[in-house]
Amino acid sequence: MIYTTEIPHLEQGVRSAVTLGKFDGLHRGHQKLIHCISEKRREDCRAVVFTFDVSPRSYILKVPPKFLLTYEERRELAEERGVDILAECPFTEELMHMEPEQFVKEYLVERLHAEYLAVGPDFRFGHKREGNPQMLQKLGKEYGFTVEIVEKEKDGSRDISSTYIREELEKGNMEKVNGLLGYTYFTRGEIVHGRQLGRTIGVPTANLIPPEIKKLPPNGVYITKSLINGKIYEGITNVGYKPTVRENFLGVETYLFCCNENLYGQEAEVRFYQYLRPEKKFDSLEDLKKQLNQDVETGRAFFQK
Ligand SMILES: Cc1cc2nc3c(=O)[nH]c(=O)nc-3n(C[C@H](O)[C@H](O)[C@H](O)COP(=O)(O)O)c2cc1C
Ligand SMILES: Nc1ncnc2c1ncn2[C@@H]1O[C@H](COP(=O)(O)OP(=O)(O)OP(=O)(O)O)[C@@H](O)[C@H]1O
Repeated sequence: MIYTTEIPHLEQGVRSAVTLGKFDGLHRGHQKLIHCISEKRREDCRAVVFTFDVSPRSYILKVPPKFLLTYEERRELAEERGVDILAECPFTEELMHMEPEQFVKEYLVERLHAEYLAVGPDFRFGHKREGNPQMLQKLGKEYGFTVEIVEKEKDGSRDISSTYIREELEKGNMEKVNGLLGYTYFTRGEIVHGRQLGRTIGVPTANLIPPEIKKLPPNGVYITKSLINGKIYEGITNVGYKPTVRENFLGVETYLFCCNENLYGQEAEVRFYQYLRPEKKFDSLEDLKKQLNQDVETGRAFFQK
């Protein structure tokens, strides 16, 4: 897959099937659109996801951005789903103020040689969000591309959207989040040294510091699986600041049920299955240990089901 932060310019004779939007999370609705464009792939037709990097704008607004997928994760998932080109274009003033027709002509027609577009019915683009799917269909007749308006993938009566998933993630409702995404929510990072107190209470842990940009579920304890070095380990994970020992950074710390290997320096992917309880400040490490033993039992029972 080609990944670019510029508007791609395809060579003469090569066409494209394009989908457009923010695509945070690559949820089931996004996957439906990606399926539509990947079905159009040919020797001379590329499947293109055209998305925007909104971080410059977020920085202007001084809101530190948090996403369901980091840019690297999104690239990987897009590639797995058959995308040929992922264009992450900075959401600049120019792009924000571009008239819809100019966007279609200059970007989709002259640079991407689009022959097919797949968009949801609520897709909006261009200056004041005036561009919509019907306008795309009209312009398609003029410029020689077809537009498929793809029906929304739903959860009951509600459309699946990144906003909906963020709301559920903020509640720690991992079963719902995973159902809407079509994969298990995860975060990744390198396993680093903690204070190594865990082993003194019989609970050695793998600590990782999640990427700044990654949106995490609420601080608390979760049933998880960790992918490390190609192997899957069941376990329980604490997300937070460990108030009992007062850590000063947000960590993702996992007790792996069946693992006594040295994992420092390895990359781990922690997948969240179920929320168990909020993070608590205990009066002593002994009290924490009692609670952890209960959490381990609940976690093991979950996987035995
Ligand atoms: C599953 C799990 C649940 C935890 N729950 C809490 C908690 O509720 N409160 C807390 O202060 N620390 C909690 N911790 C963090 C412990 O305080 C931490 O593992 C221990 O102090 C060892 O830290 P270290 O790896 O930095 O040595 C939890 C850790 C794990 C793995
Ligand atoms: N549930 C869905 N089913 C089908 N297409 C969808 C669905 N959700 C979004 N799309 C389409 O996917 C493209 C990218 O969507 P985008 O990421 O901008 O929307 P979103 O997931 O609704 O995000 P947000 O909640 O931030 O508005 C758009 O064309 C949009 O219409």
